[in-house]
Amino acid sequence: MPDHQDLGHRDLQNQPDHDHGALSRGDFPPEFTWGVATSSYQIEGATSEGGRGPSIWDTFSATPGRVVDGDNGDVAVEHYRRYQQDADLMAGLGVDAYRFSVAWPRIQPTGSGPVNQAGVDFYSRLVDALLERGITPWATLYHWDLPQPLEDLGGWPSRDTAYRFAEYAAHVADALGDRVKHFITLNEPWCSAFLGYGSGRHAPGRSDGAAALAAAHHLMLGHGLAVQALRERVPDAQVGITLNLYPVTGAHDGHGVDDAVRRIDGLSNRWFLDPVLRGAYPKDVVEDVAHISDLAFVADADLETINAPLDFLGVNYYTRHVVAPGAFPGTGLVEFTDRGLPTTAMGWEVDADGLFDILTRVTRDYGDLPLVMTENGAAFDDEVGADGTVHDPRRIDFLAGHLAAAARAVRAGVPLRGYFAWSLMDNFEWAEGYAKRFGIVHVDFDTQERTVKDSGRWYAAFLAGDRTQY
Ligand SMILES: N=[N+]=NCCCCNC(=O)[C@@H]1[C@H]2[C@H](O)[C@@H](O)[C@H](O)[C@@H](CO)[C@@H]12
Repeated sequence: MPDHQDLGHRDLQNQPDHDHGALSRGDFPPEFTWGVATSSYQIEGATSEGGRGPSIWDTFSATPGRVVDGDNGDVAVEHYRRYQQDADLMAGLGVDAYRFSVAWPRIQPTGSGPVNQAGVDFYSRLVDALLERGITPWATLYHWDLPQPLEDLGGWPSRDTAYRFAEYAAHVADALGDRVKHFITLNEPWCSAFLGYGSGRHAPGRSDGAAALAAAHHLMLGHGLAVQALRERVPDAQVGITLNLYPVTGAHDGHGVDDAVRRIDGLSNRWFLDPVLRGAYPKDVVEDVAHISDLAFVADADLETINAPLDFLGVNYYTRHVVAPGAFPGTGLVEFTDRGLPTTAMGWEVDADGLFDILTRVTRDYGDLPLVMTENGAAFDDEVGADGTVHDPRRIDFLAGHLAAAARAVRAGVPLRGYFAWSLMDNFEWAEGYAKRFGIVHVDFDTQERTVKDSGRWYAAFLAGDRTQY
């Protein structure tokens, strides 16, 4: 297992393995926050309305071959105009909170300069619609839709983008901070940096390892600067960042597996956890990437800025990484393998114990910072039946199993404070387009009709206090 210095945190009691039984909301602390999550580009549509400027995802999805079926977010699920209806859906589910993201290109169409009042007005109306229904708004400032003009000026590999992000955060704080008291600066900087600038699988579609490392740094620098901007303007706000984290396990116990685990745990988890929560890059991973970049972009005070005190860490959990040394020992190449477990429509193995493992690991290694599950969910190929219902038993099993793992983590001493199901409704699933459905509410993408799936009814019953089997 990766060698972490033990920061002497609470001894997390060992818990029995995945036990099956009954689960209810009562297995969590009474003040626990229950919600659903979405993001702007995935649901809003209206990409040319209300003064919105183009984002890198508008450009990327318009590039042939980048997104399945040539799908894009131009229409999405029309949340920009259907937000009242969708707020009613959330109220019907009985959620306490709604995690959405603010589209930077709606607030500043070119990524800098004066705000676009129509964009501010939309999110103000959305926040009021939530508050009217007793739903607490949680706002993510950046969920991947960078204004295209900033990409044209260098994008996240450029330090200036971090400064533009802090200015944008200040505008959002000024506009919504009187009613929004929960902010997430970034969603999954790992994806923004390594999929956007490393593999090119996500917008802006660049494949340049050194640029990806610079992007990761400037995303985290922007996070730290945005925390300062939020604290200055909304002193009573709860501020965090969301990281997609993975437990990493060796495929076997043969030669070289431990180093494969260390490498992937380093690049997937510690490359972001350590700067944000400890104020330093992990030394072993700095060595691993030295052949790609000397990190010359890191300025003296950066890590102190990045290590801004937080009120919570958002954790997105979907699956575990299982790794083995690559075919060429000594090259550092790593193979990702699977164990033949059931998989979701994304091909991700269903592994609820991985949620327990990653939550307890973060608390054990990084201390008692409150954690919030800002995303957890599964894609399955759902269909509306002749009777108008959507039976999605595998998604119910997924959610129940992961909530049971979350309850185990709470019993083990993890300071878990909330859970947001991904996602409220089927939406634009990035490079997969509309082919992958994560919603607990089904959307007919032709008619925009919303149909609460069995999993949505199950979640509503769970939130109402019903006990459920898992
Ligand atoms: N190569 N490769 N990729 C493997 C890693 C991809 C990880 N993707 C996520 O975590 C995204 C997160 C996102 O916030 C949300 O906007 C997405 O809809 C969900 C579902 O996909 C998850």
